[in-house]
Amino acid sequence: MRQQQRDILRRHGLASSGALLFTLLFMAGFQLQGDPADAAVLYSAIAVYWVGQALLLYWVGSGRSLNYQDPGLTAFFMVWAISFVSIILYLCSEHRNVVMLGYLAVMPYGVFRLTWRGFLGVALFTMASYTLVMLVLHHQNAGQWQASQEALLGAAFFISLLAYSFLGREVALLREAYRQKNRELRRAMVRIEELAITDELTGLYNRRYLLRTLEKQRALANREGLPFVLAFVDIDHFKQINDQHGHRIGDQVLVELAQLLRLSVREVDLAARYGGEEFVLLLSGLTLATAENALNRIRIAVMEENFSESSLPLTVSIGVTQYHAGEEGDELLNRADRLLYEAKRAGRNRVRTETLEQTSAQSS
Ligand SMILES: Nc1nc2c(ncn2[C@@H]2O[C@H](COP(=O)(O)OP(=O)(O)OP(=O)(O)O)[C@@H](O)[C@H]2O)c(=O)[nH]1
Repeated sequence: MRQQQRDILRRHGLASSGALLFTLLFMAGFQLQGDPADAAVLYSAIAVYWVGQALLLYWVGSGRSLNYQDPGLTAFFMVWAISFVSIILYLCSEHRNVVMLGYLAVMPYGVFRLTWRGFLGVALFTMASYTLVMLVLHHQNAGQWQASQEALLGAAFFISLLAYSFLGREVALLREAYRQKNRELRRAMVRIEELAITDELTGLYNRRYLLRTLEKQRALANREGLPFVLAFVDIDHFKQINDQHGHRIGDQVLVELAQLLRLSVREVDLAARYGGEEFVLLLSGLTLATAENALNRIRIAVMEENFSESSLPLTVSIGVTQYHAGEEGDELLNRADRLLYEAKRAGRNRVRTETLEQTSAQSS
């Protein structure tokens, strides 16, 4: 059972306890001064009320109402209880001062849950039910009624309902302000999370996110045998671009290359800025041969492109290697970095590939 559902049931449990106490009070009042001829009607009304209450509780408890705007069905519970109080008011009219407290006991229930309009609707329903019962009673006992006293009582009742309505409105406004603040807080949290994993200049994922993803990929590879390769992509002679054209153009080159890399990999892959002019691509589910072809295509795409407002030609060197089950992330990163260094040494603008087997063969 979800927490929200548990909270709703706890609230309804408390409200039902209050309703039970009032039911006992009404029964005691009826015993004291009610007309025994009405006993069957009273007990039928009590039975109908509690059957309805149990059905509403069942509906809420079953979770069927969780998609509704108000999953607690507050307005239904309130209208049902107010209808019950109105019938009791009719049957125990001698004790109407006490019975009317039943109406007022129902109202706080909606203050924290209903919208302002919903609350006003329930308040109007209460006033209408009360007025109807009083008109019927007056019609039946016209001679014995003191109109001025009844009018005073009615006015006090309406004023109390009005006060509740204003309270309901204030609480509804507070709740809306609170919700708004929550929404803003959630947006801010999402933004902070984005910033924590994004490279500020290029908008690519940063090294922190890369390392986190690398751990997930390793777990997948170790558990499910899903292969992946890791490539270091580094701009050739980037220092010259900075020196000859300035840092601003250097930045533009980085941003545009990042964009090209992002668009060159599939959704399941990851492009990240590792630092400076060095990028890392994590390619999931690929063999080394397929990855090498894909990375060569990226290398050629970079060669064929002009970068920044100065339309500068660019080349990249790439070191790429495959993950082997059980090895540490650092081992993989160091191997790819070493391959990148070899690609640079071999003349740049090339992809250098090596498998773990080749590494082992070399070192033995
Ligand atoms: N514009 C700009 N330059 C950066 C940034 N980060 C690092 N750099 C520059 O990148 C250059 C890297 O130079 P090197 O490490 O010598 O590498 P290189 O010139 O690309 O030479 P090779 O890698 O050997 O081909 C340095 O000049 C750094 O200042 C950045 O965010 N923006």
